[in-house]
Amino acid sequence: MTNDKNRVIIFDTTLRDGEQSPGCSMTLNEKLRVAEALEHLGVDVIEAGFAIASNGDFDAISQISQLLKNTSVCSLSRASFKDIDRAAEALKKAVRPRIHTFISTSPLHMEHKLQMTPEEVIGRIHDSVSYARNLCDDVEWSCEDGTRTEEDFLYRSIEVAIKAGATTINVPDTVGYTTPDEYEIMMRKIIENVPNSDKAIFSTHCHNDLGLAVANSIAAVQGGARQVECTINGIGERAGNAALEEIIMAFRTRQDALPYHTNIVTENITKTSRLVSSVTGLEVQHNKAIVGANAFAHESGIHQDGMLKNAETYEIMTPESVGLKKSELVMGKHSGRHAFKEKLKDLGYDLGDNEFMSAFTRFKDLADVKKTLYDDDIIAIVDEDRRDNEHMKLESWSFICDSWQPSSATFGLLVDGENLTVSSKGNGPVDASFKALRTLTDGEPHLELYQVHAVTRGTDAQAEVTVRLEENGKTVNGHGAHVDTLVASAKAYVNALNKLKVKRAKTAPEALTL
Ligand SMILES: CC(=O)SCCNC(=O)CCNC(=O)[C@H](O)C(C)(C)COP(=O)(O)OP(=O)(O)OC[C@H]1O[C@@H](n2cnc3c(N)ncnc32)[C@H](O)[C@@H]1OP(=O)(O)O
Ligand SMILES: CC(C)C(=O)C(=O)O
Ligand SMILES: [Mg+2]
Repeated sequence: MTNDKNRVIIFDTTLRDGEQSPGCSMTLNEKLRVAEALEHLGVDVIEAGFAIASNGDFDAISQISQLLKNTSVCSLSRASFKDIDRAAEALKKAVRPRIHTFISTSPLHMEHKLQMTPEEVIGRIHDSVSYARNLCDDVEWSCEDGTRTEEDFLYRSIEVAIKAGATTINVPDTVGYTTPDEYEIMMRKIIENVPNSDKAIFSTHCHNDLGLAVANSIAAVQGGARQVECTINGIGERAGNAALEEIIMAFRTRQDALPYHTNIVTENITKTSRLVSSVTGLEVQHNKAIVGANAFAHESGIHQDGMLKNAETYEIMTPESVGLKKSELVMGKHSGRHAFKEKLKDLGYDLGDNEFMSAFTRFKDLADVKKTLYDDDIIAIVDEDRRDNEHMKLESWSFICDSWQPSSATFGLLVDGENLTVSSKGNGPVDASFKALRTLTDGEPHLELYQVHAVTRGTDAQAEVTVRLEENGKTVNGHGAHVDTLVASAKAYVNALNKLKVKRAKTAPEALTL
């Protein structure tokens, strides 16, 4: 497939080993969409399924074979003639068909699972590989549980497979048992010791039981493997397979240490990952490398400040390189002034120093009680802050609302620089609040509208309250926002009273009474 000594073939098994993740079965149509996306991503080989497993798998392999123009399409098969026949039949229309046949070589698997002697297994390797090779020029053979196989027997098995016509030799770490050093040495020694090893491409297939799948795959490449088997988002049996996107971005980002290259169009990684996640229903964990929601998101002030000055301070690859538009500066309790200022700029605000500091203080206070701060939360903070530069300002509050006594509300206010306390009972805490606050005015405001809505999502969302007051034909709308709906309601009422005072003053300055 390639003569370049550092070119690594990417064999994607999302549709076969990936689909072996519990609950990840895909429909025919979904498999076709994923196969097309994988071709656009630039993978070299797509393992489309296990033809003998079911009629559905057979149809998927067969239709993917017809659909794809460039990519090799592969079917898995046991070391059995009927499996291989079924695989060959499914791949009939593929431009580049590959039959992948496997058998276990570890003592544990041979004795307990296959219940075959090592000699019987050797005979099966020869028979299955040569049978497959008669049907297809491109034959891959895997020694299942290769990393727990005795060294001499492993070499002998591989020698037999190559002699029988295997063009790719895959040495799977089926149960995710090996370590990077061990696997690299194993790969190197196989290539050095097996006769005719230059006639085949060596391949790695790692599982993630110890979280080492990607590290092991890269180590195997350093040991001489030139095919990597992997899946999108690392899905696969048990803890999954090596994640394609992590291996590829390690190669791209660390060319100095890992001078390997592939055909992958990295800019297509994010959309392929999202497609696989949506068709399998398997959500990608937020802190997953490369494709997790937080992979290019920064919340801490020091990091955000660094990012704003030079993104390379905290990002070793660009979001664009994996197909994302830009990094995200997430506003939260760890954010600092630089990021807050940038966020305000994005939202169209240009605040003076005092106004900025006041909004920042409020933002920090809100972030202490609310997990996620959305843009609307920040807009509400600034608007709220602007409202507070008013003649009457709510400073403190207390509500009683239980089943043993009438509800009551008490407020501390600053009215033109003077501290005042007002209090009232009522039919529920909102009614008590409005009655208490109404004592601050000599006028007769009439409540026309009381409306509450959540600014953002979640039970800790800020409530935004609108209060409409009418007095002598003059109507004002007051607004208030707070994580506590009762406080937001009181703020809205005070804001409406402030506006009413301005309106009264405009028409009859002498009658200004509050
Ligand atoms: C490490 C891996 O990922 S291997 C791939 C695993 N994937 C799958 O198993 C998914 C698809 N599998 C299936 O649909 C089914 O298991 C089938 C169609 C392959 C076989 O189904 P069944 O005939 O009902 O057999 P079952 O799955 O119960 O048992 C597996 C049989 O295959 C044998 N077997 C397992 N691996 C191999 C092999 N590589 N070569 C030959 N025989 C094998 C087992 O010893 C067992 O044989 P037995 O029936 O003589 O005891
Ligand atoms: C069939 C083989 C390649 C496999 O998936 C494994 O050993 O993990
Ligand atoms: Mg596997």
